[in-house]
Amino acid sequence: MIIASNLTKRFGKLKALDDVSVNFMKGECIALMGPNGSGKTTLIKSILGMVVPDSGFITFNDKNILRDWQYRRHIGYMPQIGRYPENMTIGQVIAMIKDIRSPYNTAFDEELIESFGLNAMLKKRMRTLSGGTRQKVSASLAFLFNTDVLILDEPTAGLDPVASEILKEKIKAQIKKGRLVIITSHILSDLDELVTQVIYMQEGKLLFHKNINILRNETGQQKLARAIVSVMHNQRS
Ligand SMILES: Nc1ncnc2c1ncn2[C@@H]1O[C@H](COP(=O)(O)OP(=O)(O)OP(=O)(O)O)[C@@H](O)[C@H]1O
Repeated sequence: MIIASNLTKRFGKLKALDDVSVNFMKGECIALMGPNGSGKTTLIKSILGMVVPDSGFITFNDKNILRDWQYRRHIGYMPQIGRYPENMTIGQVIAMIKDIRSPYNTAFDEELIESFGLNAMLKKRMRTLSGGTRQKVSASLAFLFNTDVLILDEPTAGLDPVASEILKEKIKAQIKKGRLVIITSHILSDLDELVTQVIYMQEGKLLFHKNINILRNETGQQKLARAIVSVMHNQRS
């Protein structure tokens, strides 16, 4: 569905992506992992067309994304830090994004708006929101358009435990529907019950891309955090 081939992206002397090649297939939930600054967000932004790689290319359903920007209508994106016009209300932001994404996305999924209780806060201005509520708005917008692909950058960061569970159930439901979910998180316990594939990046390079069951069998560890530690330990020794 999404294929990245030999992506390299430099910011000055720093190689944020260093010859990264990776496939993302329908029906998978992929954990994009790695230390701070390893290139995860740069890879996500390259897929979204927000960062243009210096070399390499990305195809979405076999079309090069540089020549066909309309692929973006198939993607719901939750950024690590959502930035919105601060004077607008939650209701206005939701209406604005709906307006921007129509006429392609008209069947709205408002379940998260409802379950996060945002309906009661539609008149609140963005600048007055807590970090967690802002995250709830970002999550609601990402899932609003029933897209085939969901890209979620640190989705549960800052959410309270109840909201975090609501979001995880929502992600599970998307995987059941055969959608592609790409998710970065440093809260590995959140990923344990969700992911089918693990990609690990380090210093801009893709260190490994493994099926979760293979990773668990190879390491003898059921918990993702322990399995990752085990792989990293074996790579060093
Ligand atoms: N616009 C930019 N200009 C300059 N450097 C950048 C830019 N965007 C990213 N970088 C650098 O590229 C490297 C990779 O950043 P990136 O945000 O992709 O990392 P990450 O793996 O998502 O990190 P984190 O886990 O902290 O979110 C970092 O060293 C970062 O400082």
